[in-house]
Amino acid sequence: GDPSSEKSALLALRDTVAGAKALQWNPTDPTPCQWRGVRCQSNQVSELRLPGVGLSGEIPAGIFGNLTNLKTLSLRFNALSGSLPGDLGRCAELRNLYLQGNEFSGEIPAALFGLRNLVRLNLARNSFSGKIPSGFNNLSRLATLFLDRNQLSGSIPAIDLPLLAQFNVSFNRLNGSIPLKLRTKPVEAFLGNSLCGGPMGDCPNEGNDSKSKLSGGAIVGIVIGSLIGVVLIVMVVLVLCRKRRTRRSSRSVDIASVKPPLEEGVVGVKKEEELKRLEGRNENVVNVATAGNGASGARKLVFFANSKNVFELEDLLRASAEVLGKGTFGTTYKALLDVGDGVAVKRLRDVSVNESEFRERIEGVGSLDHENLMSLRAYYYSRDEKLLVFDYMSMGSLSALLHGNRGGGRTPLSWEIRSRIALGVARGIEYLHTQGSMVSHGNITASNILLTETYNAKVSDFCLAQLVGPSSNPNRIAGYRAPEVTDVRRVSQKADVYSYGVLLLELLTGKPPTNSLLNEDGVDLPRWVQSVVREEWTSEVFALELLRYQNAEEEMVQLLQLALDCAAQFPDKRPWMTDVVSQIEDLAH
Ligand SMILES: Nc1ncnc2c1ncn2[C@@H]1O[C@H](COP(=O)(O)OP(=O)(O)OP(=O)(O)O)[C@@H](O)[C@H]1O
Repeated sequence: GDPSSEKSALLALRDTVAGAKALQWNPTDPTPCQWRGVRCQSNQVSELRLPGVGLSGEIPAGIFGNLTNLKTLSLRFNALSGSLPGDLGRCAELRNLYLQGNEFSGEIPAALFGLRNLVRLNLARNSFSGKIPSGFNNLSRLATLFLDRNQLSGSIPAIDLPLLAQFNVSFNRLNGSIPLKLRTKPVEAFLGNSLCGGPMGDCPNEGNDSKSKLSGGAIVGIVIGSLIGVVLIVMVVLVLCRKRRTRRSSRSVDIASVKPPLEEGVVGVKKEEELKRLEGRNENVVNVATAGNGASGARKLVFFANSKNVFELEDLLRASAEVLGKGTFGTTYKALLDVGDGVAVKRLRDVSVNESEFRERIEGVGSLDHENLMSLRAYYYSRDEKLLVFDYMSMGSLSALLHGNRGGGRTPLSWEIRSRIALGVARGIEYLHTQGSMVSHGNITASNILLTETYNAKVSDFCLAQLVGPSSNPNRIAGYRAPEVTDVRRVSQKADVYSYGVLLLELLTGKPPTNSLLNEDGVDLPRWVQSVVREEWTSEVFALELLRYQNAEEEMVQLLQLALDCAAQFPDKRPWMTDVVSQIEDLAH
């Protein structure tokens, strides 16, 4: 009766069945619970997912009669045939029913219309025939209805479901006019039929009707309305132009004033005193290139072997710069050099280690080289100034892409991109962890995942926690921090795994872990997801933008499970990063 053991029994069942190459329904094992020898009471099973496992033949009667608590049933992409059994109607709790990609035939059974809780129904890619029943109107909670690629005929009934967001009846044998309430759906929803109206163009009769109606006073109305509109637009433009002109004349633009103030950042401040200030403090700075004659006294950046272009500190100081943001370890600027691409310069604050230790650690960081790590290109050290130089990533951080904190115009990340980012980040962290059992990232957050133009993930800000003083402990990373971490400078690899788990949950749910809504109730992202999953609303946790990737739902559920494993309360229960990488690689193929 314990729900968590039921849940794991169910997962075990799923794994057993998923591992099998081909399965037949076994009429002597009438319920799926007895089916593979897993003991669970069928009236407690709430989720049954058997996608693409080679099930074939007709579903015998009596399978669903006892599954009265079933909320999700997925039998998609098997070779099941015949008509749907009537006892499916007994699963009154069913929310999600995925039967696409089988060979089911016959009429859509009336039994479905008793499933008042259905939210998602996918019957696409089968051989259902006959008319589309108007009984769908009974399913008042329905948000997704996919009937495409069947042999349904006749006209579409007047379906009027207020919550229906996804609808598709394409590639059937339907004809006639599309009911009014469905005409707002996109053309793809209706292709491959003989339909008219809405996106499919006017119906022969209706078209003439509307034309003749327009010929009267409507035309006069439209003309007057348009004229008023044009006048209004012209007035607004005039007012805006005048405003702009007055603003321009009242404030002369001074680029320097836009730049960060002197004490905020050395970068981008093109002032002689500032150069001198740094010059005065210059202490035995070595350049890899000039090592040996380091006594030259020049202010040198130390470059690492992987650097694409080498420049002088002066170039950096002369460059125009903008503040990208303030983080745990200091402020990061974008600097545009005269030559080469832009760079990101991190000005470290509160460095607590001495110079030799700093150099030793930073040299270690600079020697790391992996496709999914943000390489450190150069650094600068003096008593008052510690700078780290990275390539500037114009796509910005995962946090900005997910939550759009850089203004509007963002495009939602597709499932494919999200899973690629998940794998890239995992590989980057795994590489770090293989450098030694004591090596950890220490600060995995979505703002520390930067992206290339091709959405290749680069993990940044690693191994810096050990350099800074204990005062740097802002709340912003609170949502990612493992419960056992008390000292941010000592973060274990298993604590990294926790943070990575939270990051995965963020990718899947689209919710930031530092969401004040979540935190108000003292609930963090892992606990929130757990509570939803426990209520068997698994599909409800995913970001809205991911709902259209129906075919990937199984992968999403598995990645969600992995995320929850990573974010386990106790470190011992969490997997190692290498396991995580191979699990995601298995998902992806
Ligand atoms: N190389 C880079 N290219 C482009 N943007 C960057 C780069 N490095 C950092 N940023 C962005 O600059 C901003 C500030 O970064 P910074 O690393 O200083 O703090 P953070 O990542 O926001 O916080 P924390 O250090 O606490 O993790 C962030 O939005 C980050 O995504």
